[in-house]
Amino acid sequence: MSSTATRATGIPAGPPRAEGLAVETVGLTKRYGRAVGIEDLDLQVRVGEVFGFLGPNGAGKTTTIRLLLGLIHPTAGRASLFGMDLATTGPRIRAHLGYVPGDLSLWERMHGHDVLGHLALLRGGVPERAWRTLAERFDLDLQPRVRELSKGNRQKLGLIQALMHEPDLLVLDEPTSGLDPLVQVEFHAVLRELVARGATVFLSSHVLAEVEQVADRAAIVARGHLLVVDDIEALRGQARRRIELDFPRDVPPGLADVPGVADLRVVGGRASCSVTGSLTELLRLATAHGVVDVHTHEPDLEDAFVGYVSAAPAAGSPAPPPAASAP
Ligand SMILES: Nc1ncnc2c1ncn2[C@@H]1O[C@H](COP(=O)(O)OP(=O)(O)OP(=O)(O)O)[C@@H](O)[C@H]1O
Repeated sequence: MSSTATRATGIPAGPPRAEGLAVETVGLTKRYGRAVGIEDLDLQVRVGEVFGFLGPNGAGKTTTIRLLLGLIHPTAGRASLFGMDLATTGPRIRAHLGYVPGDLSLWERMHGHDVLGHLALLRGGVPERAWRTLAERFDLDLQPRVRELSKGNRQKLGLIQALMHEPDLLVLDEPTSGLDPLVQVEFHAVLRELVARGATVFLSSHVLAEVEQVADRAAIVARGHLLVVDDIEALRGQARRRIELDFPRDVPPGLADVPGVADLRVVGGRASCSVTGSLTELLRLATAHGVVDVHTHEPDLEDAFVGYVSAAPAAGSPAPPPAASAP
């Protein structure tokens, strides 16, 4: 590490927090025999952003995370964190990472406070108040043994162990499955504080609403291939949205011919359809025919996601054209 300063946690101050890339992968590939985990992944995550990594089951999300953490080795390509190649400097970077795995396993017979106390020691002496404060914020009773905890409370323990040392890069695999909505709100607040201090968050999920709420940009992956990387707003902009138009009498002809319009349905003076891209052309035509009311439904990432994933190549096919991934 370039700096020798230490934080309140006792962990040496981490990688540079200003400019630069927190994560970079070039041609990163992992095959399990003939099965493709992830293929030729080029990804850049900037320092200080919350980056969503979205994909359906089997897309390659966990494989990518395990590669980034150095838990498995790539078949081809490379990955670096904060400009340091994982193949050569992986262990040195680990102290600056926080990781919440999708399948968290903890010491079942230990009490919550013993688990966190033990992990705090392993992390170089994180002060007790750091993990106790997080437990209070997440409303977690640390007295019971792990085996007595509900799924949601285990998940909280997982989040606390990943957050307590103020990591520079927090890697989350489906982090809020099992958390109640109030705790999710608190968790998102903690994420925002972490990012305000300059940390980076890599949030893998198939829960699109969650990524939409907290991420600045997102990648969509499916069947081992990267499909797109873009701002959340831009991804939404490429989605189809529903629109309803009310006319005083009959619906005028020609609406179905407007570029981007699909699924046109007409009932009396009401037309409803979906539109991809700009609404301008459709609204111009509608206005010319005296439209009296217009209802648009904001697209969410779900629409963009479904569109991209259904267009993804089948497993084993060549990768799609390069995705827009420049930061
Ligand atoms: N250890 C393994 N051995 C063989 N194939 C594997 C192994 N791990 C993952 N795969 C395969 O690699 C592909 C990607 O799996 P991965 O777990 O990375 O996807 P994912 O996006 O995390 O999915 P999920 O959301 O279901 O966890 C899948 O086809 C999976 O079956």
